[in-house]
Amino acid sequence: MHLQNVHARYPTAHRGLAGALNSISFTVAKGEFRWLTGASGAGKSTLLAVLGLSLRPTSGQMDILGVEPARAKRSQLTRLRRRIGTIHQDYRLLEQLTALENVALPLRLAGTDPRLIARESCDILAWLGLAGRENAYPDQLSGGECQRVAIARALVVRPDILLADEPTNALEETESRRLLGLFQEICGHGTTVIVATHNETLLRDFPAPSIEIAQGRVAGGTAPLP
Ligand SMILES: Nc1ncnc2c1ncn2[C@@H]1O[C@H](COP(=O)(O)OP(=O)(O)OP(=O)(O)O)[C@@H](O)[C@H]1O
Repeated sequence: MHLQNVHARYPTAHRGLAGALNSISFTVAKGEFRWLTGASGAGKSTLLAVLGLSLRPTSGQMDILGVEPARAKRSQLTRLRRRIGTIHQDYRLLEQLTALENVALPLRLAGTDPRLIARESCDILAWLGLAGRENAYPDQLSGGECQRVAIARALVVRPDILLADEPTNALEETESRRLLGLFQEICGHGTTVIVATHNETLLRDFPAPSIEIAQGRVAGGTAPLP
């Protein structure tokens, strides 16, 4: 993915206020991992919303998986969105669906063979320690369980890009480490992974290049590891 001078602001922002993102430029190659760091309110979630195609930049150029979203047709954008998995900070599970149905939803939307849907969804839930919780509704799950369902839903489609916003904030330390191990593994299979975090322990224990955001701008970051 490549961003060049991307600006974005929320439609609700008052005229005259500074944009939420200002002149963001960076490149992340296929299969690379990036931490996204920065203080609260810096613009990390906003940047993930832009990368996940839920917030349109007001200006600038963007290339996501070889597609320029600003020039893409609606059908092309729909296909592109399906190649991007997002783990939202607030999980965004559908309350009227069970854990299993939430995870199965993106596979259904992608037209996956129904025989595969249940198996793949159950497998990923089991990997995340949720075997036996498949039929629970979000309001019957703990915060950590909801977070794991949201992780499962993002991963089940085997996305080409994974965007994760504080994906470990409701997880135990062991679970967090296991998840980071999985993220690194899927990078090895070609998925580009971007993870926003404040978790200093994870940043220390899983050294990787980072993009640092401050006040809506790229304020720094570390060079890619050799
Ligand atoms: N839906 C929204 N509508 C309008 N403004 C928003 C919206 N979401 C975030 N903002 C504003 O955009 C700016 C960047 O917020 P953002 O959530 O991207 O920061 P963040 O770095 O992800 O923070 P945190 O670490 O606390 O999640 C802030 O000024 C915030 O108030």
